[in-house]
Amino acid sequence: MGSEGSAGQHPALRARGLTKEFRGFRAVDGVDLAVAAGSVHALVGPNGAGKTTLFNLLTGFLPPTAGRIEVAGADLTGLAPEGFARRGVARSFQITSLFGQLTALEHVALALQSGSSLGWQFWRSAKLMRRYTPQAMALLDMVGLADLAHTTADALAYGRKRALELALALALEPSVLLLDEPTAGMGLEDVDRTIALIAAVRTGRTVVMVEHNMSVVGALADRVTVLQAGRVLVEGPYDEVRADERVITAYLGEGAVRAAHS
Ligand SMILES: Nc1ncnc2c1ncn2[C@@H]1O[C@H](COP(=O)(O)OP(=O)(O)OP(=O)(O)O)[C@@H](O)[C@H]1O
Repeated sequence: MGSEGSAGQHPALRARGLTKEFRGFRAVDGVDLAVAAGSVHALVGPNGAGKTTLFNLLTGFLPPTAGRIEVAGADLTGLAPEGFARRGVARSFQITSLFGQLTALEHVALALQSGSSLGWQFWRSAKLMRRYTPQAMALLDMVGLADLAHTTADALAYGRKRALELALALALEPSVLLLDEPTAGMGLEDVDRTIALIAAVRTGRTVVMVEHNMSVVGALADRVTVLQAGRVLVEGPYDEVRADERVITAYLGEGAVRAAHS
């Protein structure tokens, strides 16, 4: 991280003309995005708009066909996910990346010792656990999993697994945290809990989230970028975006206009 002064001059995360083609099809088409440091920025849009592809570009999981990605002013274009993680950009991982037989505590300890959720050293030792247990417990406490520290990932309910994913991302101490549909598939209670959790962990960091649930976006996002057919349709504060005719029309196709009006 740069000093407060130098980082403050730049958006925490910036895309310039970001483009991804799959065999000539532009899933992301010249996207410009500036995420202010300390903000929560939501990426929304109808199915197939390019949200997941953009998310993968912004975390180094896909190389762009064209364009640039900057983190606090540094050009990271072309780096692998590890390079993004080293510059303080982390994403929450999906449940598929959890190891069923490891406890929640072991997961977080491993993430802490690896410095990255990628390329985990696949071993457990008493020494490792002793060294990282206090920090891991603090993270589990933060995401509401302290009581389930010794429960294996397999035995955690869906919402608790998603909380564990978030703890793994937080173990990397990211300055920019990217969340891929953090409330997808959750019941109301877990959605409320996740909103509170994100509101807590945003302190001192920048959050970018892909989210379909407009009430979650409304509760958390300072700014919203609406994508359609790989391009930015509208960008602005939530209240402006939700009332924008172009956005309502973009959602009409999939019958989600009620979400825009509710
Ligand atoms: N690996 C790929 N190869 C070819 N086409 C792809 C690939 N990944 C995505 N696409 C296409 O790019 C477009 C954007 O997909 P993407 O998954 O980014 O959209 P999305 O906004 O995340 O959609 P959803 O809300 O349904 O998850 C879609 O038309 C999709 O079929």
